[in-house]
Amino acid sequence: MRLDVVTIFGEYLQPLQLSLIGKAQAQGLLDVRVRDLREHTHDRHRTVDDTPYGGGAGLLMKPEPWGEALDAVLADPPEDADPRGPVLVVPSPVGEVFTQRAAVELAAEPWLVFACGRYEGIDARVVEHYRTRVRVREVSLGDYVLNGGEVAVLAITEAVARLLPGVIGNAASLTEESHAPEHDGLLEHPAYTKPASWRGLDVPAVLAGGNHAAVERWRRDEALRRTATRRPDVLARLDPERCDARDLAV
Ligand SMILES: N#Cc1c(-c2ccc3ccn(Cc4cccnc4)c3c2)n[nH]c1N
Repeated sequence: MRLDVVTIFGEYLQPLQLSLIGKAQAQGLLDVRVRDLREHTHDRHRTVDDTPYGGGAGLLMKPEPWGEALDAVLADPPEDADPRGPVLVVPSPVGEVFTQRAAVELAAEPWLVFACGRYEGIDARVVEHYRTRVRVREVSLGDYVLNGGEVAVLAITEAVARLLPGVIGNAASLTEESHAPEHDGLLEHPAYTKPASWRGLDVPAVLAGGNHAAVERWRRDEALRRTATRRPDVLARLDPERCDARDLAV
């Protein structure tokens, strides 16, 4: 997978050189290219922002540098690019909330381009223009306000890259995680390791009993219980077709 990131704060993306994502790049599973938006300015001050039409607090990012930068990215596609081009992912407080389902969808793409805004965001014409050329997804990490898109790119890149074959050593674990489609999107059950007793707290006996059917039942019950108390919105999306009578009794 090729990832292009356009930003004025390239150093924010340094963590992508670490750990599993860094290893995936070394293995050739991921090709991350960070482009400095300021390379696409032509004034002495390398200006990327200006005041908003109609007034209002703060500054907006000018469309011209974005147009030049994104055109340069699109002019250099990877060999395995989709005929429709990349998905342009634009982190934004007004975007669709990013979910595991979106991570799975993006992980199926050979090429993602991220546009990291700063200030009060990017001139709206940039997204409008590129919607006519590529698939655009404006995404939000959640209902709180960050100072820019770089943190979202780190989160989205990690969520997507870990789904790529070969990035996570034990791919089977991906299907047992919270929000995994194979897990009906439920939150994960509580997990325990040795010792069997710690500070007076014991591991649930069923988990050490060797009865795998009982363990699976306990785990499903705990996942349903956790989801019902912490994320009733997720439980509401549970497909009744995938529930048995015991599920509904929890
Ligand atoms: N993803 C995501 C986000 C962002 C986010 C993403 C990109 C930018 C570019 C600028 N700002 C600051 C800003 C401040 C106020 C109004 N509009 C924009 C961004 C915030 N905030 N919260 C999220 N979940």
